[in-house]
Amino acid sequence: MNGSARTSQGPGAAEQLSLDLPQANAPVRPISLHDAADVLRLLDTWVEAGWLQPLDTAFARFLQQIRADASGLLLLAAALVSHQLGRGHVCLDLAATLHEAQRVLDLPPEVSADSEPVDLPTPGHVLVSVSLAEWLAALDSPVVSDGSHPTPLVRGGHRLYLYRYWRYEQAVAAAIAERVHAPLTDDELPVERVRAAIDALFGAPPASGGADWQRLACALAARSRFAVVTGGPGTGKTTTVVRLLAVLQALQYAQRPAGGGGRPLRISLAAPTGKAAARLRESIADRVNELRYDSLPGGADLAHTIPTNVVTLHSLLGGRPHMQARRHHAGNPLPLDVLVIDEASMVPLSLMADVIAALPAGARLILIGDKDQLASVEAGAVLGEICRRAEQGHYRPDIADWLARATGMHVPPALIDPQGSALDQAVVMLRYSHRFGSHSGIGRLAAAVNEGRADDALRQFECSPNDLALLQMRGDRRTPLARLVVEGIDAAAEGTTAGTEAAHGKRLRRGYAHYLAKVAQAPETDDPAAFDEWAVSVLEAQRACQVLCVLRSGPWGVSGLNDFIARVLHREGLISAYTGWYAGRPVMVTRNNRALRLTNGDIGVVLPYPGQGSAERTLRVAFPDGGAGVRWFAPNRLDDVETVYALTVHKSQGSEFHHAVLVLPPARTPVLTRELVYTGITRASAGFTLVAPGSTDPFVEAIGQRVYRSGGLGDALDTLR
Ligand SMILES: Nc1ncnc2c1ncn2[C@@H]1O[C@H](COP(=O)(O)OP(=O)(O)OP(=O)(O)O)[C@@H](O)[C@H]1O
Repeated sequence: MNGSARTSQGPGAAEQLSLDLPQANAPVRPISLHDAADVLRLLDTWVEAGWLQPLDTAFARFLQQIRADASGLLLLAAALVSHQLGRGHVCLDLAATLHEAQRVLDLPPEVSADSEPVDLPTPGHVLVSVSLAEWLAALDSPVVSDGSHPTPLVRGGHRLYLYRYWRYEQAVAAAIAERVHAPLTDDELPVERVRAAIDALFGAPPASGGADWQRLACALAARSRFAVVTGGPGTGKTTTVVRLLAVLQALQYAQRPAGGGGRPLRISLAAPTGKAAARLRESIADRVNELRYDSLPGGADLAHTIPTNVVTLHSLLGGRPHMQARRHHAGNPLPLDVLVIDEASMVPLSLMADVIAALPAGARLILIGDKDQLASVEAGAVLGEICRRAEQGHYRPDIADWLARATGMHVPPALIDPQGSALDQAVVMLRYSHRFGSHSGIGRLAAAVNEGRADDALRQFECSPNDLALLQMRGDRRTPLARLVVEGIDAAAEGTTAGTEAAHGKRLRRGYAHYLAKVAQAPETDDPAAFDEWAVSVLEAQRACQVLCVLRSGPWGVSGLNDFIARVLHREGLISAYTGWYAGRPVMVTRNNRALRLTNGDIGVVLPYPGQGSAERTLRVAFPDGGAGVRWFAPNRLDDVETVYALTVHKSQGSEFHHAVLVLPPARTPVLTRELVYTGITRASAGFTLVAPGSTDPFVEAIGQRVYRSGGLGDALDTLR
């Protein structure tokens, strides 16, 4: 039985649609999509096949219980809304589903080559003769509203939402709209003061040359209560935001009442994950110290008004997510004038809605992030949707004039658009990577991938052997991969002297033998300080190389690769065991642990530690303490950790490694997209190696495959004029 749809003539195709739905030990009988019982039966077969979660059908059943007259098409839509939500989609796009069900729903889910295909009617089959008008008509029910009153489902045009998610989207769009429609006035933000502050921080504008986007970003963001600074790795997002905060504090200082008084702006810096917060914390202090404060109002005092601490959004808001138990919410707003959120691409819609609810009406919100990176695993690609038009600028002529006065720089004419929306005037894209420069292979590879130029991307591996490598393997032979993970790429340079190593600079692309060699050099004394110092050096060396992969399971997923790498390292005599707890095992925390102050994503290494009162050493896990030191934990105190020789690209977001090794699966899979490859490449700071088992076809196909995310935030924001 292949579940193909048959339609008969006459109006109302779905009404007449019949399907051969297989039932165990029962004669096949046709089903109607208008029949609730038939659809529930179909949904059950999808759950049995593992295509849907029980929760998805439970939601459809719940609707049928409260509305016995609910159409089968409504129940189908409800189950699919729930299914989509579980996959990071804020809503079900009905029109897109009818147009390309497989791509939108990933049903049946793409299976690995060795699993049995399941022979069931797919959503694509069952919806083949349903029109959008017919599906929308079936949603004409008291359980679906336009959101003006609470109902289980809300329809906005051709999108269907759970009420809660529709509210989140509306709230985020409304808060952005309010802010971008009320930019600071000339009185609040005298342009000559902005110019003076910008000149003091950036120096005089260059007489010629292209636009300095950091300078423009600083001014544009200063005039808006909502601002976004997006850009690829090393484009100076952090540098720009620190200067922006200095401008804001200088302007605040200049406005203080004569004779003193007034207070500096209350600023908080936050990031969506502990890892991202720690990374920003590491870089921000340097940027704050580098600033030239002398000619700013307030002078050196300003340095103390720019925070260097960075917290996670969850700890900023306090309490637990989704529990209605946040400490800060609309009734108890955050005591802030400015909130900066770094790595904003990782903030899901629900968290952004919580942040916005807790932000005082007059407070500024500044988002920093790379719009082209993978969006959050949870529903909502907030930054991506806000930045849909960032590339083309769309700055209005009056804003371009203001920017010329505020910065001494001109916006390139191609980016000026008299029809630009209010939101366009609040978004800036930084376009030049100071980390990679125009000669860096990593930078050029990332750009080629981002722009969908697969051939050019492949060519980069030949053009830039200093920082890029492509490891193609034939058949099942994994020997080259084994060598790579042990030795890295510049194996020959391993034996060089420190001087030569420095000459190689950051180009040295290590494997795991590098940090395991340090693991083997435990202090001979039992002095805890010596152990701390040693652990710090091990942890730093451990960050020199990281294998990234696409999938969680299977031989080319996290589990298979972790097992493979551990066995290789064991065979090489670099670790004493390949399962359980052993010295050198790198582990990642998979759940926040408040008691131990460990955050999901923290990476530590198992090391021997002096035993108490005995000469024996015991195993402990060393984690960075967020500063220059380490914290040690007994393994039995760590419940939620996993080995991290290999890490999914998703989990690596917000982290950076000296040498990133991206291992692709041998065949295409829907999660392997352009955004994922780009995110993997941009985790590398000095060297990037692509491992392609079999052929580079999956890499090429991935570059042509954009992530599909349904949500209405971008459309809602586009209507802001
Ligand atoms: N205008 C500039 N001129 C020269 N160097 C710069 C400039 N802006 C930034 N840099 C340098 O480039 C590097 C990256 O800057 P920064 O950390 O601000 O970028 P980012 O976009 O925040 O990076 P990330 O991708 O890590 O988030 C830093 O070493 C910084 O000092």
